[in-house]
Amino acid sequence: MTALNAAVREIADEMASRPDRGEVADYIPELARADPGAFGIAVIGPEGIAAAGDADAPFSIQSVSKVFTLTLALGLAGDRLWNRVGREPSGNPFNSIVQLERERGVPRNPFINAGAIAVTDVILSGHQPREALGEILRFLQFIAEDETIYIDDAVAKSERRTGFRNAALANYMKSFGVLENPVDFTLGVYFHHCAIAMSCRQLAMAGRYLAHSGRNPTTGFNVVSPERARRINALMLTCGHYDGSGEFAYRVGLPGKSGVGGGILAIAPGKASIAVWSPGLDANGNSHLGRIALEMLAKRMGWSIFGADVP
Ligand SMILES: NC(=O)CC[C@H](N)C(=O)O
Repeated sequence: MTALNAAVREIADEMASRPDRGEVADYIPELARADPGAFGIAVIGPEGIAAAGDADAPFSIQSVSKVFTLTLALGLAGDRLWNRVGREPSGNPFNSIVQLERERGVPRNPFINAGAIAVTDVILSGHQPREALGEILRFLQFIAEDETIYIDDAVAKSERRTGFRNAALANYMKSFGVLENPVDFTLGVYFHHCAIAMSCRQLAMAGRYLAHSGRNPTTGFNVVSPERARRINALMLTCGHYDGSGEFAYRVGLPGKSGVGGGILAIAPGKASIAVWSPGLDANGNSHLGRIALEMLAKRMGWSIFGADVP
């Protein structure tokens, strides 16, 4: 067994037995059905894939989808995207509205809800909502090399019924001219891409281009340029965990993006694409055990981008 396999197995065993599991999100009612006892991990490293626990169980990727919509929007709009959304950490909860007023409807970064809604609006322009959503889903299926990835309609409907804050954020941005499309259309696509269901194994597969300078390491196909991959990683490090981003960088030391479904995609540049999932969240809405598992893994493998422990 490789060192990576051993680490992944031990981490999964420890996570399965820990009593502290965080709180499952319930503001989207359908997410409250998740089992707080679940834990999965999949790591695609230099020697192949190491997976353990519930690594093959699909979960709602929620805000992890924002990494992929950002990638698509940058492909469509290039640097013009940065006229519609900033690149600074927010220091506020993911669905905060106060900052938007101060900054005249231009969201701080593409990973808070307002920023991701603006990014979705860029992808939607020139398309019907159904086509735009198809583009996003097919992109994920392509980079993960898995056509079984799907949108969980029950989750999308549940969020549409209860997404009053996101509707407020979108309407507010619309009033400043930051959104081009009808608010309902943009929100519809946003709710549906948040409702994409993937397993840890599929998510780690999808993240490979970020670990390998924009390239799929098996096919050699370029998904984005090395510069773009670097920049997406920079945004994940500084903004990927909302107002828990500093703590995540401090403890884990890897670019990462979390979602309220309890998933985290983390990237060890040049080394590995990692997905963890445990539905219980901490106070910032990030997976409680997911973060702890990544901290253990990065330490054991010496993967922090800030350097390894000296043995
Ligand atoms: N942090 C998250 O994963 C939030 C995503 C969720 N769909 C929302 O808009 O509230």
